[in-house]
Amino acid sequence: MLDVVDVTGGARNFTYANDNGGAFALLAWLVSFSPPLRTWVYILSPIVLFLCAASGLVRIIVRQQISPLRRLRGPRSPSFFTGNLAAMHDQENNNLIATWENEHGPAFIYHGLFGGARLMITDPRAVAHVLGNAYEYPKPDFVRDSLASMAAGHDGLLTSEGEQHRRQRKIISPAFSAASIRAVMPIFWEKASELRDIWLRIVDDNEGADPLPFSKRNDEQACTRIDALAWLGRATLDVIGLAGFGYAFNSLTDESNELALAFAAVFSTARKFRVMTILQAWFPILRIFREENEVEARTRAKIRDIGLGLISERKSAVITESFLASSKTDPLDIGKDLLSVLIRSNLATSPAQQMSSEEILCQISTFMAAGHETTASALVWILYGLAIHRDVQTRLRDSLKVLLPTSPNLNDELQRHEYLDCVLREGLRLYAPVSSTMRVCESPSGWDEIPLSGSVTDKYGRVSTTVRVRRGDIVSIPIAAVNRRKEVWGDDALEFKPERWMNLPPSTNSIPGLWSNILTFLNGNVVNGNRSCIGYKFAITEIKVFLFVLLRDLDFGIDPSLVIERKVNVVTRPCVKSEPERGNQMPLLVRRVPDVLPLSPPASPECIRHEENPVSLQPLTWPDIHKLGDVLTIH
Ligand code: HEM
Repeated sequence: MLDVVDVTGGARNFTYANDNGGAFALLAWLVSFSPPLRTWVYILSPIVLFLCAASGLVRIIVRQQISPLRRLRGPRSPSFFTGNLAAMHDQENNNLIATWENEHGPAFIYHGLFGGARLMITDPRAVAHVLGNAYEYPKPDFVRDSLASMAAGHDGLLTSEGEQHRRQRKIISPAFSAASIRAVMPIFWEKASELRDIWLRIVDDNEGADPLPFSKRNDEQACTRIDALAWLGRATLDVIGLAGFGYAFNSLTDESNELALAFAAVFSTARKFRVMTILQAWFPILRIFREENEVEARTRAKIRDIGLGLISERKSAVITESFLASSKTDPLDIGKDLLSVLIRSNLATSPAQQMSSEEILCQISTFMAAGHETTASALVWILYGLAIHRDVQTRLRDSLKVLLPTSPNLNDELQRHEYLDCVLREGLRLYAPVSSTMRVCESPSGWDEIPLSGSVTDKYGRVSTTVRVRRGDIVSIPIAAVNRRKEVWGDDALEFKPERWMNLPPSTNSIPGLWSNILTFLNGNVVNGNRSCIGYKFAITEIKVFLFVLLRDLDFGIDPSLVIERKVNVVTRPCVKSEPERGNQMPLLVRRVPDVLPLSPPASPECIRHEENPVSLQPLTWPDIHKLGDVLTIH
């Protein structure tokens, strides 16, 4: 999905397998098992490397000279070798893209390896054009390789392209319909409540956490430092395991859960700027020298094992059920949950409906990874926004407290809750979990003219309303920077202000986002390729339930002396600047919500939104939770 390697020059590792990588995989295997061959490889590799580097260099320089992109303006390249990649390494924390956009306009170039120019677009129409023609602008192969190595495999929805992607998307979509999400709602409630209870216990016992004196928080009640990131990662993994595949990771209760730890490790390594990784992106042959990342390999193997088990178990269930239901017109028409949808496609006979076993295994790992890390990141950043804007947190909690947990319409009320919706949109706007993505022009005609909503002035002073790209040109889409454009959101675009969603200016309609006019879930076009997030409704519903459950009983703050930085490794995760040794973390200060007024029922939906008096509610109980699942509707 993402600028895993190249936008920032960060270092993701690669697997041996890649699009043209069967040979590399074989060579790597031989090298590891055959000492004589290894000697030859060591002797010949400098020569091969030299030839590759020379031909690659010539290729890049020639491309650069004939690329129409060279006319565009952009930041000065400080290094012929690595261009602007080193400067972009910390872009999430220094607003670099916005600075460049201010200087050069909404379509400009930056430089990569050996001066190669890449296009960066923040212009809404240009972004819509590239994303709306997804099959003419696929992900570059090094991005797909990188994603595949992290868990997704090469044949999953995230990494497939063209007709394979179109077929997979069509088959999988029913698993993300409103009805399907409604069916898994009880799992959201169950896991949110489990997490809340764990945090309440930690707060009460101060167990395993650093209790902070009230002086730190300047308030009367001591609170407990909890790494919200780690816990939310576990909770969302449990959710996708159960909701997608009926698989219980139980990672909230089992702290040593192997897969939870492996996922956390895969995504925890922040991108590092490594020249070798950049070279590997351009010269696939160099990937045979990559040291296999042990954690990634273990994660892949573990998910594969789980996937194989799930497939065989569900296949026999589906076959039995089909047999019993053989009177139906379509005997495989059973179950709309993700795993059933996948298994059905594996058993289908029509090529348009069919997915191979390898594809299904890749989908399982894709959804396990894509379905939990992103949501955990979104939740953790929203909680952070609420921790530093305590007025917003109080307002949200007060407005949520008037929702009755026993109400048969609680799910509807929650999804419709105006202020919760504003907080969610603002959180996802300001803290987009996936901060950028990358595409490459593969237009069949060999070039394309990308339209702009405004115009750009090139190096020679010529004004144009389009940007011409050639086949092979790389286009970067900085999702987070697009979401924070001052042209759209005003001077306070970088601030967390949920209220802005209450009176939206009409100009926001011009943002080409799939959801809520922001680019957080990307957008797409069913005809020419839809690469938008297939799980966005799932994520939104899950986040709302978690916020509701957590905020009713827990109060979140943060030590103001800590500087929280963003670290990107596919998703954007927080890290404490002064505690790099602790890796990614979000140390929130948590305490029980102090007792407030007794419960009183809301008079009407309007009252729910404008209730002034906060009321206290009892924690949700299991019977309530189960009832909720039956009455949910998605908006
Ligand atoms: C707040 C949470 C989430 C965010 C911000 C998010 C964001 C994104 C983005 C930006 C993409 C496009 C990546 C690219 O093409 O470069 C994407 C794709 C995808 N997402 Fe999400 N996602 C979230 C939650 C989920 C969930 C819960 C699931 C599944 C249960 C999911 C499954 C996927 C899949 C399978 C794709 C690939 C779609 C395709 O290419 O057709 N995502 N997501």
